[in-house]
Amino acid sequence: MSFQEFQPKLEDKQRAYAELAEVKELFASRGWFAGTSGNLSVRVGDYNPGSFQFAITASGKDKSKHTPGDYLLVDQNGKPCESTALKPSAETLIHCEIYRLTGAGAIFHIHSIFSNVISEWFWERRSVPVTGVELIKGLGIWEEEAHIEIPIVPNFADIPRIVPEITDVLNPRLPGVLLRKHGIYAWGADAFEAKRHLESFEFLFEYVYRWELLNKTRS
Ligand SMILES: CSC[C@@H](O)[C@@H](O)C(=O)COP(=O)(O)O
Ligand SMILES: [Zn+2]
Repeated sequence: MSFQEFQPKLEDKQRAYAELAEVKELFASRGWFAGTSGNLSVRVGDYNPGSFQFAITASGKDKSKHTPGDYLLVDQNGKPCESTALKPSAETLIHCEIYRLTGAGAIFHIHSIFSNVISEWFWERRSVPVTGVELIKGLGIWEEEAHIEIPIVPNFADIPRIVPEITDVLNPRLPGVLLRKHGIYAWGADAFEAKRHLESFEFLFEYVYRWELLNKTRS
């Protein structure tokens, strides 16, 4: 199919780029994009499991800076929808799979210390357990004393190998997955919700980290 058949409305693309720029600047100010790590995407236009498009950060950019080449539009297979010299994020296939499985509107990925440490601490369990912490509600789970298990998948240098690991563990009730000693992927119906989910996960990782540490001081 030609690029022409994939073109979304210009205003939809511009809105997506503006949303990405806003989130990118905020997350960068929190130190969540160390060493060019992390990637962000926002879906553009309607969702159909076999055909959708999203705006995603270009690979290897300094995400604390704004440049004219920060984003590009790709299709459901991660291929650019327009002629460009930009390369989509190296982890674009992970975004493709999460969109395909969830129909999400936005996906945010960061590398934080807490997500890295906690993913290794609970690696043998393959999930991070959290019970009754108020900010579980930030993930859209409102039951009393809710218990969640945040899945952890192995990290491989070969990104296509990570994709089926995510397919296997993705829980439609829980909008996130940890990559072992790598970082967190969180998603939502739109950029607002994906940001709320990512921030809630980060809070929970820090909570669990500190709680585990504090517990060790009990005699
Ligand atoms: C430079 S370390 C981070 C990368 O290996 C990767 O994990 C990452 O999150 C960013 O890759 P990118 O291709 O810029 O989207
Ligand atoms: Zn990454």
